[in-house]
This record gives sequence, C-alpha cells and structure tokens, in this order.
Amino acid sequence: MDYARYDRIRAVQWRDDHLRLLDQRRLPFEEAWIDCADAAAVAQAIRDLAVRGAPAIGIAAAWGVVLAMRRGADLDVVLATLRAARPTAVNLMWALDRMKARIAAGADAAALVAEAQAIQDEDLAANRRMGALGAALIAPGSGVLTHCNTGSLATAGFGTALGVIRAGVAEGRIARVYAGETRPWLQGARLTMWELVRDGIPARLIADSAAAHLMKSGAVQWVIVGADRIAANGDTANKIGTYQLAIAARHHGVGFMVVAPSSTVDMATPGGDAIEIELRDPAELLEVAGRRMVAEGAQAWNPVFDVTPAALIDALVTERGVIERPDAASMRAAFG
Ligand SMILES: CSC[C@H]1O[C@H](OP(=O)(O)O)[C@H](O)[C@@H]1O
Repeated sequence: MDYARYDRIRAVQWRDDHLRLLDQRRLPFEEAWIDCADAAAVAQAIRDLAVRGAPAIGIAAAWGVVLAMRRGADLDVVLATLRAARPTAVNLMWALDRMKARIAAGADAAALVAEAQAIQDEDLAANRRMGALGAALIAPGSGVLTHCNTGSLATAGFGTALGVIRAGVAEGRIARVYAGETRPWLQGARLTMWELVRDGIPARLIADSAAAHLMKSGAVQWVIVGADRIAANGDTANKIGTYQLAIAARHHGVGFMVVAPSSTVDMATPGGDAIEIELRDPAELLEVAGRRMVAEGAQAWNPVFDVTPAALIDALVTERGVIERPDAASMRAAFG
C-alpha cells in the first residue's frame, strides 16, 4: 500500500559538503535548520537533541564520519567523539561500526558517502516494511497509544512505531490515536503531534499520567512504542515512561508492541540490566520551555530511558518480521 502522503518529512539531509539537520528543539513552532560542516557539529547536535531518535542519530553520525574524512580529521578521534555523544541508543554505535569497517577496508571518500547513504536508505525501507508488518497485527476499529516520538523526525523517514500508526490509519485499521506528552522533553507533545497534524491524522494528546486511565477506559487496544536498544533476551530500552506503560497495558489486557529496525537490536548485550541509561541535566526536568517551574534549591533526577522486560512485550516488529512474546530463544533465532 502507498503511504507516500505520510512520508514527506526528512529531518536529516545530506547536502554534499554539509549535513542539514532540522533542529528538533525548536519544533513545533519554528522549522529551523542546522548546517553541520564537521563531525564536531554533528556530535554537538546529537548531544543537544537537535537531532534525536535512535535511527536518526546513527544516520547523522555516519554522515559526520564522511565530513571528517573530507576534512582530513583524525578518524579515530572523530569515531570516539561521535560514539560518546549519547550512551543508550545502539543505532549510534552500530552505524559508526559500519563506517569504521569501511574505513578499515580502505574505503575512499566516495565509498564512505555510499555507506552513509546506504544506512539512511536502508532505514527508510525498514520503516516502510515495519509499518506494513505492524499494521497487520491491528484489528480494524482499534485505538492506539504511542509514547515519545518515533516518526520521520526520529528516523530516515516514515518512522518506526509512528510508521505502524501511519500504515494502520492508511489501511483503515486504526480509528483512534493517542500520544503521550512524554515529559520532560515533550517529544510526544512537540514532535509526534506536529507530525500527525501535518499528516492530517486526528490524534489526541494525553498527559503521561493519564495513560493507565485511558487504557482502563477501553479506548485503546495497543500501546505502540519504539526502542533505543533491544538486548539479546528481548528486554528493551526506550524513552522514560515506557516501562510503566507496559505494566499498565498488561494489567488492562492492552497489547504492547515494540517497533524498531534490526539496527536497534544488540545481541552483545545479554539483558536489560546491562543497558546504560542516559542521565541528562536535571534542568530539563526543573524547567518547561526554559522557564523554571520548581523552587530554587530543589533538585531532580533525570533518567531519560527505562527498560521494559521482554515478558511484558506482546509483539516485537522489525523489518525482518514479527516476534510474538520475544525471549532469548526467539531473539537468537531471528538475530543470531
Ligand atoms: C525511533 S526513535 C527511538 C527512540 O528514541 C527516542 O529517544 P530520544 O528522543 O531521547 O532520542 C525515544 O526513546 C524513541 O522511542
């Protein structure tokens, strides 16, 4: 099925001698672009969440390596700097390992451009495939809840979990869409709602704290989320708040679907406890839109991911197929 009308946003754009990034800190009210001329600028954009989303940061980092090669920079230093930009999303390390392997094999600048372009093109193709695979699991007339932003802004385009929602709406399977605001950075409120409004897909924003109440109402049949790192036993790291959605979904008999390309699977990490959870500046929690909301002197703890155990996941959708109730055995069979 043609989803083209839902596939127009490209947040990461290679422009031959620089990388253009849609600055996601400025959305939804301003569409501002950052032109990165070197790898340091790309690393800073990743650290600052100007570009964010597991696949998108891997793609941006791959282009950062191309910029470094073009400028004759020390590639070992560049690879280490980009790798350290954020710790949880394995797509970053996966993309850099692919670029490093090409460099080790003697790739010239043109071959590195081809590799970065392949990483970006493969992600878009994977998202379209996952959209169809995930939508097929959703019975017509269903309601869905999603968390954070997993759309075109977080990927090469179309999205992972949001790609399934786009496909499900296009196929007439999804009747109601809800998006959680996703405190503290508000990826759901600021980014997912922006994407859905642009698509013309009716959706309702909910407070993160309203999710269990929504599930109790019977309005949603699936919670559909993305991932930043899926361990060898199926445990999945994703945006903070995902774990409690999975607990509430299981309690209310709502399906829990994780949608991520195979570049998010990390078979070298045995289980969720081994996944590093990024801690960000507490100021992101103490402020909203740069305005402090909490008494001076108050402190905050700001982990930005959590881990959902595989036992709470009903379906893991990758471009390779669907794994029902993932576990170590089914992960090994699918990803080796
Ligand atoms: C398809 S994006 C996957 C993942 O990345 C997001 O995190 P962040 O906005 O901090 O980069 C979120 O966890 C999404 O589910």
